[in-house]
Order: sequence, then C-alpha cells, then structure tokens
Amino acid sequence: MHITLQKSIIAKQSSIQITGSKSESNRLLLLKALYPELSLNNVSNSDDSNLMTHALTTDSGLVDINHAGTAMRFLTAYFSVQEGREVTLTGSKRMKERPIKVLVEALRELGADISYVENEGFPPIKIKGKRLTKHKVALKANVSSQYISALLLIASKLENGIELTLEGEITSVPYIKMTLSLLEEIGIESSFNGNIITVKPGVKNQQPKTLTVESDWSSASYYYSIAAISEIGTEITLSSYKENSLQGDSVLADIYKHFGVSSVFNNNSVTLKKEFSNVEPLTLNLKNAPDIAQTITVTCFALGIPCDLTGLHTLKIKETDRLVALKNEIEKLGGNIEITDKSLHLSASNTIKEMVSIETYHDHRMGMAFAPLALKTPIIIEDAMVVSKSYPTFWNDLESIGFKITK
Ligand SMILES: O=C(O)C1=C[C@@H](OP(=O)(O)O)[C@@H](O)[C@H](O)C1
Ligand SMILES: C=C(OP(=O)(O)O)C(=O)O
Repeated sequence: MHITLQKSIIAKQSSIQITGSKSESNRLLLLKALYPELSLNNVSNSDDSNLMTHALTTDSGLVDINHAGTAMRFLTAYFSVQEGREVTLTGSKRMKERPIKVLVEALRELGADISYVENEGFPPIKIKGKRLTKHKVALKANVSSQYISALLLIASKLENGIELTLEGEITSVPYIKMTLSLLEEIGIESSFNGNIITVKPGVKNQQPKTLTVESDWSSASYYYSIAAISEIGTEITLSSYKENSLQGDSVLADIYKHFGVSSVFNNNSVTLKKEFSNVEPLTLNLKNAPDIAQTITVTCFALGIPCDLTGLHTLKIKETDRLVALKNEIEKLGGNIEITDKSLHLSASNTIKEMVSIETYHDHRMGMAFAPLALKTPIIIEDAMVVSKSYPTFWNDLESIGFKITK
C-alpha cells in the first residue's frame, strides 16, 4: 500500500504513547523463556517482538522470523541450548543475505551443533540443541553487536557461564551494555573490562519479578525530526520514557539540541520543544546509534543543513543497504549525497522536489525517516505498512498530530 503524506494543521502541543523498545523486548522475551518467573510490562507490539514471542512458544521444527535481525541472532543462541530439540531457523529473502557466521562459529566453538541449510555463513540454519560445556570464546566485534548479545543472553544457562574476547573495534556498544544491564536486573552477574566480557552461571536470588520495558527510543527519533522541522514553539510529549535509558538511541535528546529541539523529562514522559532555528553543519559518529542515521540525514536534508555522518559500517547489512537506499531517495528529492561503505556526506540544499515517491526497500526506517519531510512538501511513501516491523501504529500516530494521509 502506497500513501500520500501531507501537512494538515500540526498541533502546537500533542502527545503520543509509543510501544515498548523492540530491543529490550526481544531480550526480555528470551530471558522470560529461560526464567519463567519473570513478568513483563509494555512489551513491544512490533512484528519483530510478535515473531520472537511466537518462536519461543511454538514447538514446530521450522521457525520463520521474517525480517527480524535480533530474533534471528538471539534465537540461534537460544535453540543451541534447547537439549534434544531440532529447529530450522529461517527468515525473509533479505534475512538470508544478512551474515550470521561470526555467531555460528562462536557457538560451535562452545560445542553447538549448527549447520547451514542453503549458503555457508547465512540463514537458514539447522540447530540441534545440546548441553554446551565450554565457556571461553573469541569473536569479531565489528560486524554486529547482536552476535555478542545473543551469547550473553544464554550465558547464565551454561555450566561455567561465558568468557568472551571481543576482537577488533566493538560496534553498537550500548546494545551490549543494555543486554548486561537487563541480565543484572534479573540477578545474573557479569563484567565488561576492555575487550573481555564474563557472565557467571545461574541467577542470584531467583524470585518472581516484574520488569517494565521503556518505550522505543529509535521510534522516538521520528518525532525529534518532526519537532526539528516544525515551527518554533511546537511541543510533542512522548511516553513512556526516562532520562537514564538503557537504550543508546536516547542520545537523540543531546543530538537534537543541535537542531534547536529541547527535551524535558517529567512523569515518565519526555517533551520535545522546538526552541530555535539553526543551520550549522553537523558532524557525528553514529557507531553507537546506527538506527538513527536515516532520521538524522532526513532532518538535515529538510533543514538544508550539510552533514557528515561516520561510523555507519553496519548499515550495509541491515534490513536493506541503508547507505545506498538513502542516496537513491535523497537524490530523487533533489539532494546531493555522497556515500562510502561507512560514512555519508550530505550537501546543503534549499529545494525539495514535490510528490516524490519514496521506495522503502522492506525497511521500516526508510518509511518512517522520510515521513517528516511531508512538513515541507507532499510526499509518497511506498509499501507504507513496512513500519510494522518496529512501530505498527506509526501512521495513525502521525495523523493524530496533524499529518494528512491519503491511501
Ligand atoms: O541488539 C539490538 O537490539 C540491536 C543492535 C543493533 O544492531 P548491530 O549491532 O548489528 O548494529 C541495532 O542496529 C538493531 O536495530 C538492534
Ligand atoms: C537493524 C534493525 O533491526 P534488526 O537488525 O533487528 O533487523 C533496526 O530495527 O533498525
């Protein structure tokens, strides 16, 4: 379904309740499967979390996680320790192009029985669950942090826990720290010193516990972008958020100061307010927050601000090659953008072509990142339901703050 997006009357003050973080949810759903005494609140209603829940409750021998990267990686580790169970884990056409070798080799090193069904190094994979007896393993840390989180999530169930040696520059570090913090919240002890992470076996004071998932900060990024592009004085309140988040993308509150957007935390919510205009160029390294690269690029384009973004080496293996996708779509709109394998440079521009049809490449973040441009000019978003991967009610929420959507 394609939609046309236009600005109608944007409310001066509005509020939105955003669903739970898909990253926190997918970790906690796995931990709940390992430790059933856990209860969870505000679990994400995203496709990726629904797929995770289904995968953890089905007894089928074939589990299809479609586009969900975290589910693919976390479940590879999970099924490796389900003794006596045999599962083939598969996904979408794109998932079969997203590498998993680093994780499979690390799990094999620990004793897991995993084989490739089609292409070496990529899903689908066949996993025969076993008791893993080894605990020391080294793995490359510069491809995806999800491999590391996957190992950490099952570590407390291994006889001797785990000792990981991370090789190369560690990417997406906040996601690793999120995993360790959630382990700590349920009583699993760990340490992260330099490039060594250890997790102890078992849980301290195992007892029923309720954890509340914070709302999704990557989803909040689209409202930061809307606030940045809006008139001075526009306020948007988002819930449920806290100032000390486990999610690395909460760095948005700092980053968007550059665009004149302030963030005030109060009563479990954050209010974004456009305070002033600024057209200074932006230079940022996003190796710790790769999922907000598209949002920030589009904000800069809308405001005519040049930007240099680095640390984007993981973008090529996400839902689509996000660097190429950004270049294609920004150029269609009349912008000028240069990309390498790990960075992009957007030039200043002051015109945006009208009624351009934005391709989304099966990537939720392409649809959501380009939507705020409708504040400047009418725009078409192709395959708009792609957003359900992380944020199913995105278009309804945009309507509620004054965007006009025509199907
Ligand atoms: O662990 C997680 O929940 C995630 C880690 C990041 O992936 P990489 O570590 O592959 O960059 C991020 O892009 C993804 O959306 C979610
Ligand atoms: C990269 C993402 O997700 P995943 O890797 O879990 O598919 C994302 O949500 O931007």
